[in-house]
Amino acid sequence: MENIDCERLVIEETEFSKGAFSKVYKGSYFGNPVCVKVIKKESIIENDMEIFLEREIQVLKNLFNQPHNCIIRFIGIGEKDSLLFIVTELVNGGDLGNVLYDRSFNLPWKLKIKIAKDISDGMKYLHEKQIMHRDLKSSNLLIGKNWNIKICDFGFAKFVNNPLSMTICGTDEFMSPEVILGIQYSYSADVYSFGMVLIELITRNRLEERLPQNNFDIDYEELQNLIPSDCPRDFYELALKCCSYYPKDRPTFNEIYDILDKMGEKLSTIVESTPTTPQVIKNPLFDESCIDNWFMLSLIPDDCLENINEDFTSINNNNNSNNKNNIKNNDDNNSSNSNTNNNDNSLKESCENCEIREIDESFKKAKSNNWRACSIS
Ligand SMILES: Nc1ncnc2c1ncn2[C@@H]1O[C@H](COP(=O)(O)OP(=O)(O)OP(=O)(O)O)[C@@H](O)[C@H]1O
Repeated sequence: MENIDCERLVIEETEFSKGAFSKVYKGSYFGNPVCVKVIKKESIIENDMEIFLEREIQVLKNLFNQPHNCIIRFIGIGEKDSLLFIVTELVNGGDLGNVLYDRSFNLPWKLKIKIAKDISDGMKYLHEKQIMHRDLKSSNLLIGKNWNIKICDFGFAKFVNNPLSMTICGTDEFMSPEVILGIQYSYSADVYSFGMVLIELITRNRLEERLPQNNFDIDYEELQNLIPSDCPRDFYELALKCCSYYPKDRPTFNEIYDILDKMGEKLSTIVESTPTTPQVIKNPLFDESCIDNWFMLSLIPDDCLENINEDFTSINNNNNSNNKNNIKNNDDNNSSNSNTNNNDNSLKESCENCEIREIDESFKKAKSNNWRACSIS
């Protein structure tokens, strides 16, 4: 399954975040800053999570050829001994959940509407590609440069072919009533979760748990009390519409995007100072210009998913080797950077999705192994 060249992947020793089955590290790949989600294969097998990991990879791979500015960019997957690596672009600003509860950030309405528009833009794109996210929440929305929102975590995402067969998944607080109740659901369940994100964005508060005696509907009185008096009325109404109890009453992401676009235009003449984008993940190893102009070499063989099940079975027989030994540490990073930067043997290469880019020797090697390779601008 390996398609990231692990020799060119360097990760920091300490993770900056943790998921239920993963640790998330800052790293570099061919000298460019990346985020590396490291997953122990054993933990996936023990917890019957193979299907979700497979889907996450499948969805990311599907998005690879046509990346979207509001969706995390996939770089590739790799494997070393008992570990799997999912490598994506590194987004520095932390997640939206953190920013919303950090009162030192003054978030003007214009910015909140821009954030909402970015999320709807990414979700519109996913739905167009028949992908449901199924776990949309503020902690899965990362903040990039200039407050550009990037949707991440495709662990529960699924290509929609039969809504009837959908399982219950997601995060309670953001889940639509029909998902909680185990009723048939479809794309509009993502719209409900988006509505819950909007409520969080507007109120900078969490609603009390929704209760079975209220059919898991929102407590509108509670919500009313949390809405700031200066909230643009159409913004609040949009949030309510997205959280409509019945899926048929919810707008699509196409409609939501258009509404937010108009709202943004209406506010365009208002002068509000936008706070500086948060920098939660510091990048001492890379200067800012590196991130401005970065490009990645993403190496994904066409058959990268074919052997996934075999891999999972064979790992059961593997020895549990020491993870840290398999991962290069930061000391190597500088040399890796300079190797890439000082490489005079670059060549020009292009593919149908990319601009022409300067590519180094390692790329040539990868190409000669028949990997489909493409640079992401
Ligand atoms: N590309 C990235 N850049 C920066 N931070 C990231 C990136 N990807 C993930 N993170 C951080 O790591 C956290 C966990 O990542 P992710 O949600 O993908 O893992 P997970 O194992 O599915 O987690 P969970 O169990 O919370 O769903 C995110 O909430 C985010 O803070």
